[in-house]
Amino acid sequence: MENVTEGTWRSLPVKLNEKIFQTLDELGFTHMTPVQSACIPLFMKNKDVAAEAVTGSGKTLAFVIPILEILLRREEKLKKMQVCIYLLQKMCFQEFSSSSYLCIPVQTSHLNMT
Ligand SMILES: Nc1ncnc2c1ncn2[C@@H]1O[C@H](COP(=O)(O)OP(=O)(O)OP(=O)(O)O)[C@@H](O)[C@H]1O
Repeated sequence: MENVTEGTWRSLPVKLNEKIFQTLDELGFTHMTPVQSACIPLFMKNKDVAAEAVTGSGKTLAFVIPILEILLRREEKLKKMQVCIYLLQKMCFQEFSSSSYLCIPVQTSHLNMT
Protein backbone atom coordinates (compact mmCIF):
# COMPACT_ATOMS: atom_id res chain seq x y z
CA MET A 1 0.00 0.00 0.00
CA GLU A 2 1.19 3.54 -0.72
CA ASN A 3 1.32 6.14 2.04
CA VAL A 4 2.40 3.68 4.68
CA THR A 5 4.76 6.16 6.21
CA GLU A 6 3.67 6.83 9.72
CA GLY A 7 5.91 4.69 11.83
CA THR A 8 5.84 1.08 12.85
CA TRP A 9 3.03 -0.40 14.94
CA ARG A 10 5.46 -0.78 17.82
CA SER A 11 6.10 2.96 17.78
CA LEU A 12 2.55 3.65 18.93
CA PRO A 13 2.33 5.28 22.37
CA VAL A 14 0.09 2.38 23.43
CA LYS A 15 1.46 -1.14 23.27
CA LEU A 16 -0.74 -3.53 21.33
CA ASN A 17 -1.26 -7.18 22.19
CA GLU A 18 1.47 -9.48 20.85
CA LYS A 19 -1.12 -11.45 18.86
CA ILE A 20 -2.04 -8.29 16.97
CA PHE A 21 1.62 -7.51 16.26
CA GLN A 22 2.16 -11.09 15.13
CA THR A 23 -0.79 -11.00 12.72
CA LEU A 24 0.23 -7.63 11.30
CA ASP A 25 3.69 -9.10 10.70
CA GLU A 26 2.11 -12.06 8.92
CA LEU A 27 0.11 -9.67 6.76
CA GLY A 28 3.32 -7.83 5.91
CA PHE A 29 1.95 -4.60 7.35
CA THR A 30 5.14 -3.18 8.83
CA HIS A 31 4.05 0.46 9.09
CA MET A 32 0.86 2.32 9.87
CA THR A 33 -0.94 4.56 7.47
CA PRO A 34 -1.47 8.19 8.52
CA VAL A 35 -5.11 7.62 9.50
CA GLN A 36 -4.10 4.63 11.62
CA SER A 37 -1.33 6.46 13.48
CA ALA A 38 -3.65 9.39 14.08
CA CYS A 39 -6.70 7.43 15.23
CA ILE A 40 -5.42 4.44 17.19
CA PRO A 41 -3.90 6.41 20.12
CA LEU A 42 -7.12 8.43 20.42
CA PHE A 43 -9.34 5.34 20.43
CA MET A 44 -7.08 3.79 23.06
CA LYS A 45 -7.75 6.83 25.26
CA ASN A 46 -11.49 6.18 24.84
CA LYS A 47 -11.98 9.29 22.72
CA ASP A 48 -14.75 9.58 20.19
CA VAL A 49 -13.09 9.78 16.79
CA ALA A 50 -14.41 10.96 13.44
CA ALA A 51 -11.88 10.53 10.65
CA GLU A 52 -12.05 11.41 6.99
CA ALA A 53 -9.54 9.85 4.62
CA VAL A 54 -9.53 8.62 1.06
CA THR A 55 -10.68 5.19 0.02
CA GLY A 56 -8.03 2.58 0.64
CA SER A 57 -6.19 4.63 3.24
CA GLY A 58 -6.56 2.03 5.98
CA LYS A 59 -9.55 3.38 7.89
CA THR A 60 -10.91 -0.08 8.64
CA LEU A 61 -7.90 -1.23 10.65
CA ALA A 62 -7.75 2.21 12.27
CA PHE A 63 -10.84 1.26 14.26
CA VAL A 64 -10.75 -2.56 14.17
CA ILE A 65 -7.36 -2.75 15.88
CA PRO A 66 -8.43 -0.57 18.85
CA ILE A 67 -11.65 -2.59 19.22
CA LEU A 68 -9.70 -5.85 19.35
CA GLU A 69 -7.09 -4.39 21.68
CA ILE A 70 -9.70 -3.04 24.09
CA LEU A 71 -11.54 -6.36 24.09
CA LEU A 72 -8.33 -8.28 24.68
CA ARG A 73 -7.61 -6.14 27.72
CA ARG A 74 -10.94 -6.93 29.34
CA GLU A 75 -10.93 -9.51 32.04
CA GLU A 76 -14.39 -10.71 31.18
CA LYS A 77 -13.79 -11.31 27.51
CA LEU A 78 -16.08 -14.06 26.56
CA LYS A 79 -19.59 -13.32 25.37
CA LYS A 80 -19.22 -9.64 24.51
CA MET A 81 -16.08 -10.32 22.55
CA GLN A 82 -17.72 -13.18 20.73
CA VAL A 83 -20.56 -10.92 19.64
CA CYS A 84 -18.22 -8.11 18.57
CA ILE A 85 -15.99 -10.40 16.54
CA TYR A 86 -19.02 -11.97 14.91
CA LEU A 87 -20.19 -8.48 13.90
CA LEU A 88 -16.73 -7.55 12.64
CA GLN A 89 -16.60 -10.68 10.56
CA LYS A 90 -20.01 -9.94 9.11
CA MET A 91 -18.85 -6.42 8.25
CA CYS A 92 -15.94 -7.97 6.40
CA PHE A 93 -18.19 -10.47 4.70
CA GLN A 94 -17.87 -9.14 1.17
CA GLU A 95 -14.12 -9.51 1.00
CA PHE A 96 -11.90 -11.57 3.22
CA SER A 97 -10.02 -8.54 4.34
CA SER A 98 -7.16 -7.99 6.74
CA SER A 99 -9.71 -7.21 9.45
CA SER A 100 -11.23 -10.65 9.44
CA TYR A 101 -7.78 -12.19 9.12
CA LEU A 102 -6.76 -10.23 12.18
CA CYS A 103 -9.74 -11.56 14.12
CA ILE A 104 -8.83 -15.21 13.62
CA PRO A 105 -5.89 -15.58 16.03
CA VAL A 106 -7.65 -13.40 18.55
CA GLN A 107 -10.84 -15.37 18.48
CA THR A 108 -9.29 -18.82 18.48
CA SER A 109 -7.06 -18.06 21.41
CA HIS A 110 -9.66 -16.41 23.60
CA LEU A 111 -13.01 -17.78 22.63
CA ASN A 112 -14.92 -20.94 22.45
CA MET A 113 -16.81 -20.30 19.23
CA THR A 114 -18.97 -23.43 19.36
N1 LIG B 1 -0.86 -0.42 7.57
C1 LIG B 1 -1.11 -1.04 6.45
N2 LIG B 1 -0.12 -1.50 5.67
C2 LIG B 1 -0.36 -2.15 4.50
N3 LIG B 1 -1.61 -2.38 4.02
C3 LIG B 1 -2.65 -1.93 4.75
C4 LIG B 1 -2.46 -1.25 6.00
N4 LIG B 1 -3.69 -0.94 6.49
C5 LIG B 1 -4.59 -1.41 5.62
N5 LIG B 1 -3.98 -2.01 4.58
C6 LIG B 1 -4.61 -2.64 3.41
O1 LIG B 1 -4.94 -1.59 2.51
C7 LIG B 1 -6.16 -1.89 1.85
C8 LIG B 1 -7.15 -0.74 2.05
O2 LIG B 1 -7.46 -0.63 3.43
P1 LIG B 1 -8.96 -0.33 3.93
O3 LIG B 1 -9.94 -1.15 3.17
O4 LIG B 1 -8.94 -0.43 5.41
O5 LIG B 1 -9.11 1.17 3.52
P2 LIG B 1 -10.36 2.09 3.84
O6 LIG B 1 -9.79 3.45 4.05
O7 LIG B 1 -11.18 1.50 4.94
O8 LIG B 1 -11.13 2.01 2.46
P3 LIG B 1 -12.68 2.34 2.17
O9 LIG B 1 -12.83 3.83 2.28
O10 LIG B 1 -12.84 1.84 0.76
O11 LIG B 1 -13.50 1.57 3.16
C9 LIG B 1 -6.66 -3.21 2.42
O12 LIG B 1 -6.28 -4.26 1.56
C10 LIG B 1 -5.92 -3.32 3.74
O13 LIG B 1 -5.74 -4.67 4.13
